[in-house]
Amino acid sequence: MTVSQDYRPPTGEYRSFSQYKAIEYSAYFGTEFEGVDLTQLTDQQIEDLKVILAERGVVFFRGQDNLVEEKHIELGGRLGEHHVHPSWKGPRGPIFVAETRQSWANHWHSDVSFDQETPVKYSILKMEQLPPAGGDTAWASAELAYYKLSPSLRAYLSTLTAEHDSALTFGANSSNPHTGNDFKEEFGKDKPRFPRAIHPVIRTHPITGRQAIFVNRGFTTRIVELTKSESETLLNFLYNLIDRGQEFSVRFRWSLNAVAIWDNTQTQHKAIGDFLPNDRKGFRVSTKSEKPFFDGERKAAYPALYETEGWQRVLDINPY
Ligand SMILES: O=C(O)CCC(=O)C(=O)O
Ligand SMILES: [Fe+2]
Repeated sequence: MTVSQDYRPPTGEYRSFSQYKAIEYSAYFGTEFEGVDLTQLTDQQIEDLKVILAERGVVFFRGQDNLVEEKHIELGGRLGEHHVHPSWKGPRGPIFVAETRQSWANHWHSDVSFDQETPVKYSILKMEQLPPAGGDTAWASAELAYYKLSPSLRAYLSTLTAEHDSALTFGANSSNPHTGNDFKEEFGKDKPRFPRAIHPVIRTHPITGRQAIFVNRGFTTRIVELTKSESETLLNFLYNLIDRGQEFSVRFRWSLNAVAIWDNTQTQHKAIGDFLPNDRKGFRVSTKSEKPFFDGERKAAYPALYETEGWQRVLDINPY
């Protein structure tokens, strides 16, 4: 897989989204657009959205009352080929119910990273039931996290691969919130075991050519080339890097029918489980990505925001 050669970063200028008011959630990551109706995007806006997602990681749109189930599915289909969650065999096609009374989304993760060929690329999550308080979702840039590391460690990490196993999150005690069935049974029905995959530890973004950490606490079990103890130590080091990265993470306070769209190539996210015992319910449509790959040769045509002097100064005051 080669990366796209015609990439031009929006660097704050949001192409066909420039007509909308943009609220930056942090300097380097996460943007909310006001006044967009996601059912009315032009083909140009769909293409630009992919580039904006490559650059900003996650984008938010409030008040998407028009994005009813069928439009939600249609929007997914415009961004890519639908990815159907392997545990999901229900009647709602590619809609995945992301209801988080359970603990399955409470660890940082990249969606369905345990899929060997086509993990999730874009996820479109719409929140349709809110708790009276709490229930935010957090996103972090696994790309900015990567660029906090020393060049030596980056180079070493790029030689490694890791195993991702759905059993880690969907194992013994997790039940599918929609069907109430045990995930283990659902995965087990026609599969010999929970799905798992081996992917490069550092993943290249096909649009920007930039690198990101592609191991996550939710699904990654081990680094293949290392001993158990080395693997645990290095994985924990990387998980803690993501955990402590307030300078490259954002937190979204949901409102009814708000929508978040994110690019799972270079971001991770987690539900913040502070709203129990109340309910919260969201629906997610996702698309398939390319098979994760590492390409160390590609240099981005234009510097990203984090390659600027500003990001260097952010690094100086946020060492890891
Ligand atoms: O419920 C949330 O806040 C996040 C759920 C989630 O991880 C997902 O929809 O992919
Ligand atoms: Fe998720």
